[in-house]
Amino acid sequence: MSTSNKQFQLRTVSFQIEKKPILQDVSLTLEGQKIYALIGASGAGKTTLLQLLAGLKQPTNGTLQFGNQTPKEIVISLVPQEYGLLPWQTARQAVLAGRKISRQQGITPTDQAFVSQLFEKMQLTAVADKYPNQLSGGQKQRVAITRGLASQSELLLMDEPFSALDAFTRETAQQLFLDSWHEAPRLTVFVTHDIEEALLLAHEVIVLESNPGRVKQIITSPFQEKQQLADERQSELLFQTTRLLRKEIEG
Ligand SMILES: Nc1ncnc2c1ncn2[C@@H]1O[C@H](COP(=O)(O)OP(=O)(O)OP(=O)(O)O)[C@@H](O)[C@H]1O
Repeated sequence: MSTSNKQFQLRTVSFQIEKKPILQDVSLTLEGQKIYALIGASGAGKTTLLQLLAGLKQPTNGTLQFGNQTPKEIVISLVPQEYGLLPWQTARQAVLAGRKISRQQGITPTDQAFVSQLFEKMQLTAVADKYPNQLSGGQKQRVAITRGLASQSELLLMDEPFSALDAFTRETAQQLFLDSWHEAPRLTVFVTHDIEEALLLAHEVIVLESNPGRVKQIITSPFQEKQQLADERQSELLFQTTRLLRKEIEG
């Protein structure tokens, strides 16, 4: 896949619903090979901003450009909050469809093997041929994450991707996400309510304030290498930075 250095430029982006400002004057430069976390109070506009990046919503004012293209012109992988699984696709079909959408050619045996490996790592092999109504919430979320990881788009967007997972599964899925990301770095933006998750997974944490949603601050995570999370989870540095960021969000 292409490892793009294109920037995503947002210039004074505002979004209103029935004249109510939801986002106001959001200007951001997102680097092509970084992971960004969007964090902020409930209702601050995180999902709305993700949908603008995905081209699912149009700004009331301002512009969004990825390289010289608009969001609607690029292939994007979106892991939505409600998982976005189609009732007539099995887990495996959904993930293979996600992989195929970003490719010129069809699915090859190598793709099949790659996807089977991902299912194994995500502990989904036993449910690979099941339909969404046969899966638990956590399993659906893991299928949605797996589809995002298997896709080869230039841009990966995820809305609270790990929120429905129990602690152990979440840690496995987070590490798998980082491992996949390192194999093929691409611009990734995810929404989270979890400050530790934001610091551990993202290079930059974008803090949104509410009413209307604006960028309050962008904080560079002290964890830039992001290889093995297990040690960093226990670190004093994580404890301290989490405290600081919490004050920033609440203050
Ligand atoms: N269809 C809609 N009609 C009216 N208001 C809406 C609509 N969709 C979103 N909003 C409002 O826009 C604001 C931002 O919503 P959004 O879902 O983007 O916030 P969020 O930060 O993702 O919240 P959460 O953390 O609770 O998921 C909220 O005040 C919400 O009530």
